[in-house]
Amino acid sequence: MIVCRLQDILNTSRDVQTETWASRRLLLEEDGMGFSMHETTIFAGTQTHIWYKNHLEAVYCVAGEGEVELIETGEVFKIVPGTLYALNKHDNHYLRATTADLKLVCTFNPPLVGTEVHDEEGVYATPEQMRAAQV
Ligand SMILES: CC(=O)NCC[C@H](N)C(=O)O
Repeated sequence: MIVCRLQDILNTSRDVQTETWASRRLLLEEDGMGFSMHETTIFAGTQTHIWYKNHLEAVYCVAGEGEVELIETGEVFKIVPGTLYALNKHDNHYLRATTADLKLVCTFNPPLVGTEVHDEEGVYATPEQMRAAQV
């Protein structure tokens, strides 16, 4: 069995920080679960462009307030505690935290390999690309 406590991965390679979010990667590909699971904070007052062309992601909000805007349709969905959204169509979107930091639990299929961050299009590299870069 795997037991991972948030405090054990803070300030390690599983604690990935950008200007608009911090992602604590509780489960990664190497853990063998077939998905990765992260505790993610989106900083209040920020907007992040995201387009996971190579992954499916489900996101469950546990605290804060924000919104997702689908770029193709302009639809906007409010995100509050108790909301789940699943990017089942690799949806190109903006994620905004409005009045308070958004606290999210995120799962990815295929699992993230390690230190993925968004490229200029909002995309994470494929697991194969990540593994090749680590060699
Ligand atoms: C909800 C979302 O996609 N936020 C960006 C960070 C990402 N979820 C991650 O934890 O790697």
